[in-house]
Amino acid sequence: MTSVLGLAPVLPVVVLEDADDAVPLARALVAGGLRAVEITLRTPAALAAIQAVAHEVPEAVVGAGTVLTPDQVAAAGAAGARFLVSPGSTGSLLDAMRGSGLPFLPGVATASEVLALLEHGVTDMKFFPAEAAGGARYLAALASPLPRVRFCPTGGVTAALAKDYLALPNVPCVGGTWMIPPAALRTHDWPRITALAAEAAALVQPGKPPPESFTADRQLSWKHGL
Ligand SMILES: O=C(O)C(=O)C[C@H](O)[C@H](O)COP(=O)(O)O
Repeated sequence: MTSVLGLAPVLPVVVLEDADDAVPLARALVAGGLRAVEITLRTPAALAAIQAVAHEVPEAVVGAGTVLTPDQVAAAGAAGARFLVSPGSTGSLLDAMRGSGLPFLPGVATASEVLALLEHGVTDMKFFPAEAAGGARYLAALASPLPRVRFCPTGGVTAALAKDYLALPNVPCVGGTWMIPPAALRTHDWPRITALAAEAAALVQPGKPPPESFTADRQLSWKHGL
């Protein structure tokens, strides 16, 4: 199965009002070196946007974000999403994400939420909302008691903050919207987005080993592996 977190150190998080923007935006991000693109299911345009990128930008790996319900898991998969991201999780959402066969990143913000996901065999998680929940210092503090868990911090992350997160041993990737300024999206300034994506893609720490594959298989293989 395709590695997702290993595609780039930064996962762009996209909120689209107009599905017609999806293809040029995805192309602009890919041109800057960011192949994985998370389109959030927060707007009516989201599923059509995922579908368009899945069909027309094969060099991108498009996923669905803000997945809140089992129905949305099914709709995202049907639209062509290749991975799923949620801000949190429930038992039914976790079952649906696992049942989809797609790589998934459920959100956590506390040690107890991490432990609950570990009981379900999940070791790759989104840390959300990263800055508000404690930032890089908080994740650094979790690394020692919870060394098997890998996080994609998202929420309030900027280019400057991303560097601190990516320096942590338990952070292979960060997510955020900073490389897609609303004004650039509104004016279709794709070169500006490509330039910001390229800056983001270059954030990986020299000497840091590439992230391991993030796969549904990996999530399952740790089942009850505390
Ligand atoms: O709901 C989800 O699944 C999300 O992915 C939420 C995102 O983490 C934030 O929207 C990131 O936005 P910024 O804070 O602008 O970087």
